[in-house]
Amino acid sequence: MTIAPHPDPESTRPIRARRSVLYVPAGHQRAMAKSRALESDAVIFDLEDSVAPTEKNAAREELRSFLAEPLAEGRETIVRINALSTPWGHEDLLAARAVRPDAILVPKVEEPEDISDIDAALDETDAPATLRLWAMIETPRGVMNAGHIARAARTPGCRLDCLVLGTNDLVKETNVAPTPGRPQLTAWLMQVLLAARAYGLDVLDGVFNDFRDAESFAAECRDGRAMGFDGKTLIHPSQIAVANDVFSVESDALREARAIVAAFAKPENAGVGVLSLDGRMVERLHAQSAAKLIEKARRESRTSGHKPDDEL
Ligand SMILES: CC(C)(COP(=O)(O)OP(=O)(O)OC[C@H]1O[C@@H](n2cnc3c(N)ncnc32)[C@H](O)[C@@H]1OP(=O)(O)O)[C@@H](O)C(=O)NCCC(=O)NCCSC(=O)C[C@H](O)C(=O)O
Ligand SMILES: [Mg+2]
Repeated sequence: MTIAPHPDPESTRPIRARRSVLYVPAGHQRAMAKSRALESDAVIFDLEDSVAPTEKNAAREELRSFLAEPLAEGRETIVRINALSTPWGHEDLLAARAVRPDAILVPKVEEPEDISDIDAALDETDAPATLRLWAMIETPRGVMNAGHIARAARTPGCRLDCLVLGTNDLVKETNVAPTPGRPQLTAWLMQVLLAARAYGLDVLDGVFNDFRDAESFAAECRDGRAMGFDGKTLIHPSQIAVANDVFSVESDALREARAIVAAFAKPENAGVGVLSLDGRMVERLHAQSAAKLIEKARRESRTSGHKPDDEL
């Protein structure tokens, strides 16, 4: 019997490795060129906060010409646009659509309509259904409405696929102190995580600005992993290897997942809902999570060559 890898049977969202997701300012030619050879699972080409207002037009053109040659197969390409309410939003959306990314990242999402408006605008351009939307949650209203925003993913045709924390904007908007361990932010991060999980979305932790402080960065990655994030958004190439390491499927977990799937696949267990494996109770819900984990590990090995065990 086959085990469906996704916990939500209605979902058609593919399982992805999103351990390391690097922002690259569109228009920064050297950084864009460098991004091709890096081992981040995904790259977000940014037209928003890392591009000065006077440079927006030039950045769009740079992006168009750079992505005429796509990134290597298996690495997700995302374009972050300016909000539709800004003078650049609509042009950004058209430019993003034209470069055929895997997803468009919408900043400062505060209401489900911020997503449905973009969906409608994309439909008008006959954008394919495979083009996904990622939503940045980075304002007080965004956090408070995270559940409503994530729920939009249940609307037929909605492209929403992933929530992304914007901790810099959140700190700015709330005035909390960005201290190590993020005690003041943790409740909000977990609220967004819960919203994503409630509707089967991926969710990524915010950036760590002090890119020369490798030790504190690794600690924040471990915290994010323990909180349940799928990966971390990054600002510098030096952060990729650590994020890949911390957010990878662990060998022990992979072995256990394989054992669970194999146990339920035995003919004698075809009609069984619960069984005993090495002295532990396992149910079919564990088998679904296990199948998802196995697929995730397979994806991880495609982008970074990191193999959680020899059998991949
Ligand atoms: C932070 C930086 C401005 C630092 O740049 P720099 O001082 O040039 O770094 P290095 O000299 O150490 O760079 C070494 C080489 O690496 C390349 N590089 C640097 N950053 C990147 C990158 N992100 N992607 C690809 N390549 C990169 C440099 O070009 C050097 O190579 P070479 O030129 O060949 O010598 C810079 O790292 C940077 O701009 N980072 C990204 C900033 C960004 O995109 N910010 C916006 C997103 S963060 C955010 O807004 C999150 C959210 O919205 C929130 O609210 O929290
Ligand atoms: Mg931001």
